[in-house]
Amino acid sequence: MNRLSTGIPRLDKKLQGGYPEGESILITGEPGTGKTILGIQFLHQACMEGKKCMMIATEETPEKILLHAKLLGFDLEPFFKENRLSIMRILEMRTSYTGISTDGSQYTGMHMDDLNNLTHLIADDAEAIVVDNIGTFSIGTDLRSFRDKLEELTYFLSTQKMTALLMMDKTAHELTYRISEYSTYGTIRLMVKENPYTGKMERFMYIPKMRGTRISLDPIIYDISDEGIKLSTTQGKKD
Ligand SMILES: Nc1ncnc2c1ncn2[C@@H]1O[C@H](COP(=O)(O)OP(=O)(O)OP(=O)(O)O)[C@@H](O)[C@H]1O
Repeated sequence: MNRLSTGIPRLDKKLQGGYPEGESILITGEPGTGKTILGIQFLHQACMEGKKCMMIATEETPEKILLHAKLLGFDLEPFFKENRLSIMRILEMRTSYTGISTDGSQYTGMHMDDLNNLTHLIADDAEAIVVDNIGTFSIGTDLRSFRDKLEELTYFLSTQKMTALLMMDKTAHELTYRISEYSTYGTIRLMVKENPYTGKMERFMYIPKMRGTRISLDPIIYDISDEGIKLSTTQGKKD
């Protein structure tokens, strides 16, 4: 199985080389757990490897995403300027939307709580995609319909050989969360909780599912610093 680097060496090792190519991986976690940063590192690495990349953002402007990436040492701006990375922000999710493409043009008129419409926004030649945050599309939609549309989206991405990280925060309904875990190829959960060995609040990553990949279910401690996300060598235990 071909894989795309996560942009985080230790995580690549845990995933036998990276995210499975052409598959959709769900990244879940509370706000501030590092979902966007995980996405930035994936896209930066893919851009460095010459892949065409795309980010669809529901919460941040392209300018803020580029700024945050730069502050962490992942300069996406050259790729953005060369049109190897496009960043599209989707606004006004519940009624209609305005999507702003990298050249400044706008898309309007589609009902963006319909996940299907996302496929129309994805560039034909995109190889690495981040959707941050897919939970937004579940608002006002019944669970059955959200699941069907998510499955259609992941099927589309798979047939196009597009590797995608689909971020979902904890504001989504618990069942939406569960359904999404079933409908995607793999799941990575990010959380902050007390480490029982140290008594300190720490960042934990769990990989409960990654089809076609030998994974360990042990919690992985990670940190966010000026260099982005790094995985600890210890696994939830004291040194
Ligand atoms: N240079 C840094 N050093 C340490 N921590 C940092 C640094 N830069 C960012 N962070 C941490 O990363 C967090 C933001 O990460 P990120 O935006 O990826 O989270 P998220 O899960 O996407 O959140 P949301 O759901 O709100 O978008 C900040 O709350 C901060 O704690």
